[in-house]
Amino acid sequence: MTNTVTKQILVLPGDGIGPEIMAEALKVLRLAIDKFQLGLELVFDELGGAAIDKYGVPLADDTLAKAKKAHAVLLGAVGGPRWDTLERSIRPERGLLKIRSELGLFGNLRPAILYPQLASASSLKPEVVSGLDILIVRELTGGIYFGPRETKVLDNGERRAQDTLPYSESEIRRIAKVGFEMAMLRNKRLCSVDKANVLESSQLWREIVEQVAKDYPEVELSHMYVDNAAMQLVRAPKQFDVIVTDNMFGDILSDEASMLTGSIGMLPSASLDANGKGMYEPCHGSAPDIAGKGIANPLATILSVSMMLRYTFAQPEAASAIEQAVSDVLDQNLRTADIWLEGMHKVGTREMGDAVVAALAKL
Ligand SMILES: NC(=O)C1=CN([C@@H]2O[C@H](COP(=O)(O)OP(=O)(O)OC[C@H]3O[C@@H](n4cnc5c(N)ncnc54)[C@H](O)[C@@H]3O)[C@@H](O)[C@H]2O)C=CC1
Ligand SMILES: CC(C)CC(=O)C(=O)O
Ligand SMILES: [Mg+2]
Repeated sequence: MTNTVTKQILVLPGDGIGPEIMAEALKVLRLAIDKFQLGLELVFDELGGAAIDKYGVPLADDTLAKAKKAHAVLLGAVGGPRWDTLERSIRPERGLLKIRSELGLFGNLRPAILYPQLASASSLKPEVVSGLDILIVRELTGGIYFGPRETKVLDNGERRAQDTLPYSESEIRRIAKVGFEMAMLRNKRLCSVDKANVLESSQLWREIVEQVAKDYPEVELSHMYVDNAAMQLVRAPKQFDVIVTDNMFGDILSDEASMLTGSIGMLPSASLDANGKGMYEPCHGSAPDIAGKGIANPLATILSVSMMLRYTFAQPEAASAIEQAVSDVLDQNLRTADIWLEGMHKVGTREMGDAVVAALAKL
């Protein structure tokens, strides 16, 4: 299908391994744009530490305006030790939280899919994880990452810090709906993860999820406390279909789930607003420990490109082709260090990106 209208993607490479993995994802995206005549235009800017260095703030107003104008944002990762000692309000991560919030990207989809070729790279036994395909739906613009916080000095001179975890009914309702809608598209099972035995906000969460469930009688809803969910994810992860949970629980559980797939370098994400506009990024961070070494796994970012083409640009054919190309390079036994096993061919970031491009070109 030929698309004549040009839509914009704002590319924000970020920090650490961000620019390295983005370079590979962009090769794949550019080929997909040509091959499938997608009519997409790339614009570039900075977020996080790179933006602090260039503009003095982690998210410049002009960058935010570009993000609002674009149809989608493609992000590498932000943060790193160089900026860790800055005053908290201008740390790189604040830029990330702000862009998510300002764009209204409350629905974060984090699929944890085990490619069969990586069954032995998972931290769990192959029989426990083979065929794994779960989706974590994480609330992304509320909860403890956005609640009022403060550090104050008590009368005795000791400092006391607090963060708060607020959720309104409407915030819970809209993410619950995303969870149910996703379950309807999959195996119609939704597990809502909370800590309702302790937290007031989780009690409201559970109540609202139950209300929304009435609109989705076909979906089998269950509830699970987050501590048990963390345990069940490594005990028997295939019991889950879709998990819906709050911002911090989803952040933690998705990193845990990533290891079931072999590496956090395999986990893409989509962060969506109510109208399909999205920001796409790997679930991992800027990996300062391996930055600059050319060994980071670019597949999570490449798979995030695929999610972008599927969810924002409604190009399932191009999205599936990228997923197929990733599968093909794994069939060729190419592995970055994080998913490497004896007998496999170890490649760096660039070789992996080039291999995906070659595989996509052949399709
Ligand atoms: N969305 C974002 O931009 C995120 C940013 N961060 C930031 O990233 C920085 C580092 O945070 P960490 O807690 O170390 O988490 P991280 O996800 O950057 O790294 C955790 C571990 O996973 C490895 N890893 C991550 N991505 C990889 C990849 N593509 N290929 C191979 N190995 C990979 C790293 O080498 C490291 O050993 C911090 O400044 C943090 O705030 C953390 C998470 C998300
Ligand atoms: C700044 C953090 C909330 C980023 C993160 O860990 C994530 O979104 O996974
Ligand atoms: Mg995280």
